[in-house]
Amino acid sequence: MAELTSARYGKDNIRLYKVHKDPTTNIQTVVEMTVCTQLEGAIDTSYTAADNSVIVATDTQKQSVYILAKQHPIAPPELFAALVGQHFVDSYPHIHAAHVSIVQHRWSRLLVDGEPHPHSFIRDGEETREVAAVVRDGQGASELQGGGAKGITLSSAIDKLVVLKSTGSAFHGFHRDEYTRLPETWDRILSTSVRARWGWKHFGSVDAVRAEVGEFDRAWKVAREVTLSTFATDNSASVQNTMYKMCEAILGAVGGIENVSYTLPNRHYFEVDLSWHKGLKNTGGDAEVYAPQTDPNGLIDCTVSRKGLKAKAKL
Ligand SMILES: O=c1[nH]c(=O)c2[nH]c(=O)[nH]c2[nH]1
Repeated sequence: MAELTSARYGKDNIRLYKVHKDPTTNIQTVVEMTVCTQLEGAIDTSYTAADNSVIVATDTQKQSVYILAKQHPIAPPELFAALVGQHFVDSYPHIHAAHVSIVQHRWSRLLVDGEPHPHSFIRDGEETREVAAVVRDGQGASELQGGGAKGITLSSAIDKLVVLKSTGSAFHGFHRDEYTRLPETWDRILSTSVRARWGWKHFGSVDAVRAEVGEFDRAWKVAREVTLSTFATDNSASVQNTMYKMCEAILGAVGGIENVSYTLPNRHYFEVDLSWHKGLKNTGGDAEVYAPQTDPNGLIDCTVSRKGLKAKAKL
């Protein structure tokens, strides 16, 4: 006998752009994002009995996102994601959970002759700002039907922030055995594409999210600045230790955050021995020309939680 044990559906890759035009200054501000919505609830029969009456069409979900974007600010993305999710659980009694994720793309204001331009922007890197929201009405009869505590779970992230330092990074003292070939180093190149994610305390309602609206942009700025300054200034003993310092600093600076996670690929740069050519010196202290590696790469993750929270969550 077969049984439906998990079901969720919606629209992915909803591309959305919104402009704000200030008539007094003629300054325009733009936001571009890609949204994904997925709904859970009493939708089992659409899968098991071809009952389409319970389906809020994925096209309807897309149209709803456009309409809500017209009616409300779409920045910060945390508030917009909460608002979109709340709309779905409020509008449809049989929908008990809405998952909304947003990837905000980078449009930085152009500087022309050193002055910020009123309506021109540059995509200065593929870095994104991301949000994942889950809004529950607390009515789901089971996990399959979107059951769970009423309210809003939010997490925010920075992704694809690519950085490199040409010195100030070491890696020595690591475990050695008969499988170890890597030499110890006191001076190496360190490069990574940062994914940093931070989880917020649980919010009871959209109003509770709105009450802290300034914190979302501040947390994003803090996370970005901590990531960049720690990366640059830490005399890194390892990727592991440097990322832990980043997590600690962000938790210390933003009270509403319960945990911080990093995912850091270690993008290796290999020395090239050129001594075969007329005795050219290009290793150790003489290394200048390196071969950047695409794969394989180290992949180093961690999550750091505020002390006591994990223990409390288990009670
Ligand atoms: O910072 C590092 N951490 C590791 O775990 C590791 N492993 C490795 O080969 N190089 C590095 N570098």
